[in-house]
Amino acid sequence: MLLAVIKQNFALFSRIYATSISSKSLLHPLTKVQCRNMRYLNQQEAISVDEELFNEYKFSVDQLMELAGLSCAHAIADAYPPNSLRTNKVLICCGPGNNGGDGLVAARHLSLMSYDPFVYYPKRTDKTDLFKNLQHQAERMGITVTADCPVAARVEAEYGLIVDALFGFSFKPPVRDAFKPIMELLHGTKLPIVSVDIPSGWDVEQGPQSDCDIKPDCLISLTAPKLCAKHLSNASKHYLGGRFVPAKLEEKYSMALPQYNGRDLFVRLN
Ligand SMILES: [K+]
Repeated sequence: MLLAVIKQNFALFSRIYATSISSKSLLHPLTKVQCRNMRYLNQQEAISVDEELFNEYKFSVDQLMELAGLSCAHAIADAYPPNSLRTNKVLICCGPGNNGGDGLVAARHLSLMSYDPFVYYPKRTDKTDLFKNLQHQAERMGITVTADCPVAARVEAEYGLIVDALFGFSFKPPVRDAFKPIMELLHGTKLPIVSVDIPSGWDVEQGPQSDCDIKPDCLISLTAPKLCAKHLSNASKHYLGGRFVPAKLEEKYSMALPQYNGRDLFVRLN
């Protein structure tokens, strides 16, 4: 009798477990999205899309930056769950433009998701309150923001992941002197690098310029991938984030973006 009850409960448990596994994989498919017609934008198209979002659709920079940075944090959590890293300490390198702003936003969201971010932000923008506020918010949430270039040996010893939010689609090579030390650190590191929108130092259309250019382990393209993403190694992970493109704008630029799943903020492309 006792044996029969145990057998019955075991069968019931197995069915519930199997159902929960399959419904989880329905909600979060691990498959990568194949998107044969997706277009990779050139630099001018990326700039024009950006201008249309602000001027025609009247989005504010803050709005889109928050969504872009949030999608980066979610894609990072998908690609590198905290327990898969040697340590949950993440070095986030932020540049002087909006790509750096995405990095500051991502730092804040990562800190809410069991990561321990540390921000290197050498050239701060005082043009608007936006960047002052992003820095203030990060610091008030206990995140260190420093202008001092981190020491390579300490980064290797203390961190698990590096986020490259130095330059995005407005970058024109070559890298100016002020950023050479951090670019050398990124080139020499053995830690995985996640690049936001463009691997910093790469030409936005032509990709890497020399053997000294960084080799990201993961790229998170925002809005739509730019041409340089075609030069990623096959081993690199590739995500698309920035789920805010109005259908008419997508159509105008023939972007043919992949379908986002349910409520997801990112799509894994490779
Ligand atoms: K970048």
